[in-house]
Amino acid sequence: MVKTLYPTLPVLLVDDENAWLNSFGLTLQVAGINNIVTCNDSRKVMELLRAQAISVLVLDLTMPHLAGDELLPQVVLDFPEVPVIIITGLDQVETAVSCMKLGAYDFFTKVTEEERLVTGVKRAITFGLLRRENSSLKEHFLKDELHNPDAFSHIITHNKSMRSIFQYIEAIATTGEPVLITGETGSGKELFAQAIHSLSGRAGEFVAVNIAGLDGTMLADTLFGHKKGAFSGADQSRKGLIATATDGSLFLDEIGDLTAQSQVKLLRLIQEREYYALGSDIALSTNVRMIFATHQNLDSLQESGEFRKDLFFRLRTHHVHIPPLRERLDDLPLLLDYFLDEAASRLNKAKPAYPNELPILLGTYNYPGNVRELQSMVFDALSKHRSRTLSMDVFKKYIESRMGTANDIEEEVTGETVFSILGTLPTLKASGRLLVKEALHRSQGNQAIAAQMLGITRQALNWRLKQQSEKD
Ligand SMILES: Nc1ncnc2c1ncn2[C@@H]1O[C@H](COP(=O)(O)OP(=O)(O)OP(=O)(O)O)[C@@H](O)[C@H]1O
Repeated sequence: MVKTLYPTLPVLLVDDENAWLNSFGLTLQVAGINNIVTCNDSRKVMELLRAQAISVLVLDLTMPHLAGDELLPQVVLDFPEVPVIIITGLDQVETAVSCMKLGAYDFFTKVTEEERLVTGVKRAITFGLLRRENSSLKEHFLKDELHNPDAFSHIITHNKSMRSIFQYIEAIATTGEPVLITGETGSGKELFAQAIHSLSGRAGEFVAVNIAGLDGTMLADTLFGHKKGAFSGADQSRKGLIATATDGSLFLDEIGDLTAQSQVKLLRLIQEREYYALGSDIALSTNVRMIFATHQNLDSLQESGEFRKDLFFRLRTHHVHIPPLRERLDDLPLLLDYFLDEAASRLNKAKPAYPNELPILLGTYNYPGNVRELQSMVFDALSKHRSRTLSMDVFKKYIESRMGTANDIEEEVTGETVFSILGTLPTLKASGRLLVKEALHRSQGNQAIAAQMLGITRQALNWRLKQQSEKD
């Protein structure tokens, strides 16, 4: 299997001392940075940069023929997206400062502790990624096109915000950085995670884990695996899902449910790319791409202290929020058609025609279960369907029953009603007019559906509308 390289674009180390190139290259490899190119002749750097895209350039100041501070202005001019780290001698700090003014990203002295130097390189990799993403996003938005539309073929949509998310995902998919996907239940988070994996070009598997209900030990065992004898019943060593997802992507769903202890372990995994199997004190390293999802509001969880701030900010670097179905009702006709096809083939039935009003009726519902709920509504309707045209009755009954439940729950749980926010109550007449207006708005002017929402006959609605227009 092809070994996944990190970062996707190599780090270029330039120094005339081969010993330093080798030893620092090794240190970076141990820290999980295994995509490295070295060069011991500074005169060849521009040629190298032209031949190959680079994530970070680490440049020694003191070199024969062409010193680092002479080379820097050329690099900054021709390759502004590449962050440059300058390595100096102790007595060259002033030159290093002037390099910063010329556009270097950072500088370190050669005697700096290696750990700090590695952290500096990691920071520069992230910075370079963001810079590239930024320009790639700009290009995408200006052109409004996708390079790999096939990766999104399972996500049925023509909604504008969803297309923007596709573009964002295309820009970040190959970076290997963690991605956080938020959105209500059933909105399609797992489908997006799969799209990220398929765009990343990773050779390994896509492994999905729902961590809701797993306590700290079960989660650690699932992800990290265990050593033989780690706990009673552990007769054999077992590798965890992180190992299964090597060179691929690990999708962790419901991360809002993580215990405090598991949050610490996860942060370490993201930052250090390291973990320990249960019962073992040998650190294992991983190159897995992590994708996280939650339907919960992580913002409020971190404000209330239930979710670690550092983990929250680390995860938010690449954040995708999937809008709920009720905010993209323009997708309903497309989704209805798609799920009818899907249900027809699963039920081995012919795909029926449906009344033109059906998408309008469906648009009057608020879909707390999002696309998954629509999918099962359509499946249910088709399994009960007998004639040539799909009947609207099953959908009407479903929506009526759910809307009723939603109102009851609202009162039971909060003790509040929709009128609670009003200081003064409107008159019955005024509220009647408003209700009719809202129902017609929601039903896109379809009186039969509006009447049904209001619980009156179509004739009664017609009569009210006539009365109103005579008074206006
Ligand atoms: N845009 C879409 N096009 C086609 N199918 C979709 C779309 N969005 C969701 N689905 C379908 O709806 C169902 C739920 O999707 P998915 O599991 O990705 O949602 P989720 O947000 O991960 O849900 P949960 O939070 O409950 O885990 C799946 O069967 C999926 O195929």
